This record gives sequence, structure tokens and C-alpha cells, in this order.
Amino acid sequence: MEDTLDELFAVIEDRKETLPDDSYTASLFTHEKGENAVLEKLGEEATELVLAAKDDQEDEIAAEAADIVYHLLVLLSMKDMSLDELETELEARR
Ligand SMILES: N=c1c2ncn([C@@H]3O[C@H](COP(=O)(O)OP(=O)(O)OP(=O)(O)O)[C@@H](O)[C@H]3O)c2ncn1[C@@H]1O[C@H](COP(=O)(O)O)[C@@H](O)[C@H]1O
Repeated sequence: MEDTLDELFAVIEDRKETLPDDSYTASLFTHEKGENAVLEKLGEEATELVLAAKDDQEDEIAAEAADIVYHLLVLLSMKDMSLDELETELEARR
């Protein structure tokens, strides 16, 4: 899981740097709504996760959780934060 998150975050950082035309991630960094685009996405995905959980749809729960994690990592990158800061916060709670 840690490797998966590290690799995904590295791809997101690369998209932020290179801004390929065909990249959804890049489109979030250049969106006319600015950071609100990713914030709105997080809100939508959270609602979709709640609905999937209420319906006990395990596949949907996993899919919506993945959408949230991906958009969360984009937000961290947008704020020039690193995964280390998230890890430090979680470790401090153990
Ligand atoms: N993990 C993801 C990921 N999760 C979700 N999404 C995108 O998030 C968007 C929002 O999902 P929704 O459920 O709201 O679907 P939607 O209604 O069609 O979305 P929109 O109409 O709002 O675009 C979709 O376009 C998904 O493709 C992702 N896009 C990219 N990644 C990862 O990022 C990498 C780089 O992707 P690109 O930036 O596209 O090259 C990929 O290889 C993946 O590993």
C-alpha cells in the first residue's frame, strides 16, 4: 500500500510539473476554478462513498475510497505538501 501511494504521488507530482494535455491530473492543476475543482471533487466523492456504504456495495465502496485517496493526494501536491507530512500526522496518533 505504501509503495502504491508513493508511486501514485510521484505520478501526480510529475503531472504537476509537466502538465500533459491528455492528463486528468494536469487538468486539475490548471482548472479555471483553481483549487476549488479538486475540493468539489473531494466533496462529491465523499457523498458517493457514503451512499455506497449505506447500500453495502463493497465494490463501489472500494472505488469511491480510491477516488477520494487519489484526489486527496492531488490536493496535498497542490498545497506543496508531501506524503511524509501525512505519514507524520498519522504516526503521531499511534
Ligand atoms: N487514480 C486516478 C484517478 N482516480 C480517479 N480519477 C479520475 O477522476 C475523475 C472523476 O471521477 P468521477 O467519478 O467524478 O467521474 P466523472 O464524472 O466522469 O468525472 P468528470 O466528468 O468530473 O471528469 C475521472 O475522470 C477519473 O478518471 C483518476 N485519474 C487518474 N488517476 C491516477 O493518476 C494517473 C495519471 O492520470 P492522468 O493524469 O490522467 O495521466 C493514472 O495513471 C492513475 O494512476
